[in-house]
Amino acid sequence: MVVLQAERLSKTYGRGAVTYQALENFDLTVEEGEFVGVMGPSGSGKTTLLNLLATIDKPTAGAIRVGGVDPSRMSASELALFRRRKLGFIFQDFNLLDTLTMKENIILPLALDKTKPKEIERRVVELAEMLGIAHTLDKRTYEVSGGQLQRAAIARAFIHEPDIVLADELTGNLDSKAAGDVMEALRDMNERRRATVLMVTHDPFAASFCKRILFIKDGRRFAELRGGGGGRQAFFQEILDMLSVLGGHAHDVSRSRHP
Ligand SMILES: Nc1ncnc2c1ncn2[C@@H]1O[C@H](COP(=O)(O)OP(=O)(O)OP(=O)(O)O)[C@@H](O)[C@H]1O
Repeated sequence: MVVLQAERLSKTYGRGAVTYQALENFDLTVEEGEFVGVMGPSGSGKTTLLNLLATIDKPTAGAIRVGGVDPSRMSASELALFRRRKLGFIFQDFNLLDTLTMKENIILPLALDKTKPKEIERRVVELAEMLGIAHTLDKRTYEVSGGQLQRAAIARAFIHEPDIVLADELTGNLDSKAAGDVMEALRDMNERRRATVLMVTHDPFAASFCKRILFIKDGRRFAELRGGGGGRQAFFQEILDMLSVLGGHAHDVSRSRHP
């Protein structure tokens, strides 16, 4: 089943004589249960694409459908509800509230819906156990590690069972060990719960956990890689090779993590 479809998506910033086409005729289909990465040089249009898919920004041309629904036809209030129910988000800087415990942060997306307390408890315990943060649930955000914070953010992104989770550089603020823990957690969510994930990343190590990677250059699709039978180490090498073909990689690949 197709969860997300983008057709001939284009985005031009500015108007009049000063315009910049950040995305051009971009097609994308994500099936249920896929784990897709988006990579590309700095300025290639990754954030633009993510903002359009997240319905935070509107395309200049083209169409998006999430679960068969076109969000561009919605009113502002319908769109807010759509985003809250159908999408989950994971950010580079975690976006958790310091004043709340880990558990309170995780259940936040359910706070506005009428989910029964017993059901909330069931979901939070199940997710926390899967993500290895059950022992941190009553702690405040400043009492836990970055990797644990990001795993709480993953739990929060999934607790309302969205159609798709969109992640932006989720390992960007983590050391190698924590990045590995977070990516393993996300892979488990994908493999054990058939969760659908699309993540933008500069990090070839993080990308090597994906099943499919789209490479974007100058706002257009450049190439696609699929993780196959060769294992993650081989996929990591394929990603590095593709990035060197792609060129213009602003972030130093030689400094990047290794599997
Ligand atoms: N609001 C804006 N107004 C004008 N130009 C913009 C705007 N936002 C982005 N751009 C331009 O569009 C292009 C694509 O930007 P985008 O942020 O999508 O790239 P990116 O691939 O996410 O880059 P990075 O990896 O550095 O985050 C860039 O050239 C950028 O300068």
